[in-house]
Amino acid sequence: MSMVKETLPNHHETTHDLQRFAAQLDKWVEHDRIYTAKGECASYIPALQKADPAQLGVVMVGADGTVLQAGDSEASFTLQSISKVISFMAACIDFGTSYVLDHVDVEPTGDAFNSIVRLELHKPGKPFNPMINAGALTVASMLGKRTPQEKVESFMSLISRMTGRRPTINEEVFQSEWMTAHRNRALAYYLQENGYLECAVEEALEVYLKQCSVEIGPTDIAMIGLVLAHDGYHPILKEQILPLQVARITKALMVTCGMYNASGKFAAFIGLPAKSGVSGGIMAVVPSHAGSSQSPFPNGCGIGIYGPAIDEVGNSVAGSRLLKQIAQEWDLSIF
Ligand SMILES: NC(=O)CC[C@H](N)C(=O)O
Repeated sequence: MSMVKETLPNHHETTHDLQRFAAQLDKWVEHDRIYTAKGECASYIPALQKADPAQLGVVMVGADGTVLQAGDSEASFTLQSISKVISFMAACIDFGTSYVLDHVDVEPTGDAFNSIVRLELHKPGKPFNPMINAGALTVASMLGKRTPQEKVESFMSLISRMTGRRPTINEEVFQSEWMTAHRNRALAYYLQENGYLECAVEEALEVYLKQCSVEIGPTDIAMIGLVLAHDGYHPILKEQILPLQVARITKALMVTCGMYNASGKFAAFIGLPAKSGVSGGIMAVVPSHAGSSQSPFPNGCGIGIYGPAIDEVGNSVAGSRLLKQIAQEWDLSIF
C-alpha cells in the first residue's frame, strides 16, 4: 500500500495530486514485483541469503520534505556498495578532492565490481574509480584519521548528518563478509604492493567491510540522494553538507560507474545518477534542475529502492525495473 507523508506545502496545490502520484507508484511496485522472481539474493556473502527475495519497496523524498513511498519501504538492509559513494564523499571532505583523486581515478571500467584484472594491466596500478572494490578499498584506507575506528567514524558521521539518524553496523553481515572476503583481501594486498593503500591490509578491509555492513533503509538512501540532488545542500536541514565540487564528481561517478558494468545501459535507458549494492539497494538522484513538471518533485528528489533479488551483474532486478518505470513515466532522465 502506498503512502503519502506531506510535511510541508509544496507546488502541488492539493493533497489530491500527491494521492494520484502515490497510487501510480503503488501500481508500478506491485506490477514490478513479478521481476523479483528473475533474480536471487547474493550468496557469496552467506548472511545476505537470509533476505526475502520477493521484497520490493521505494521511497522518494522531495526538497520540502514530502515523502512518497510504496511497497516494502520500511525494510532494512546493509549498504554494501552504496557505501562507496559515502566513503568517497567522506574522504573528499577529510582530505580534499585532489588528494583523493591522486589515489583513485574517475574512469569507468566495464568490468565486474570485484575485478582485479586492470590493476595489473594498467601501470602503475591506480584503481580506476571509487565505485569498484579496488577503488573503495583505497578510499577506505584513506578515510578519517589513523585507526580503523576513526575511519569508520568519519563514514558514520557523514551518514548521520545526511539522514538525521545514526545507523548501526550489522555484525552478522560484517562477520559473514570478513570470513569470506578472499577476493577483497587479494585486491587489498595488490593495492598495497603498488602503494595505493594508506594503512595495513587488514585495517583497510575492516573499514571497508564495516561500511558495507551498515544497516540502512530506503528512506535513508533517498535522503542521501536528496542531498546530492541539491549539490550537497540539505534542503530539509538547510545546511551545506558537501562541497559543490564533491557532489558533482560523485554524481558523475554514479552515472558512469554506479551500476557496475550495467552503468551504460542505466544511463541510456534510465538516465539518473544511481548506485546499487549487492544486498539489493539502489540510491538514485533526480537533480534539482532536472526535475520534470510531470513528476511529483519538479525540484528534484532522492530515491531509495530495495529489492534483494539481484541479477548476474549485482543490481536489483525488480528495483532496476521500477527505477526505469519511474524515470520514464515521470520523464526524469537528466539527458
Ligand atoms: N557490489 C557490492 O555491493 C559488493 C559489496 C561487498 N561487500 C563486496 O565487497 O563484495
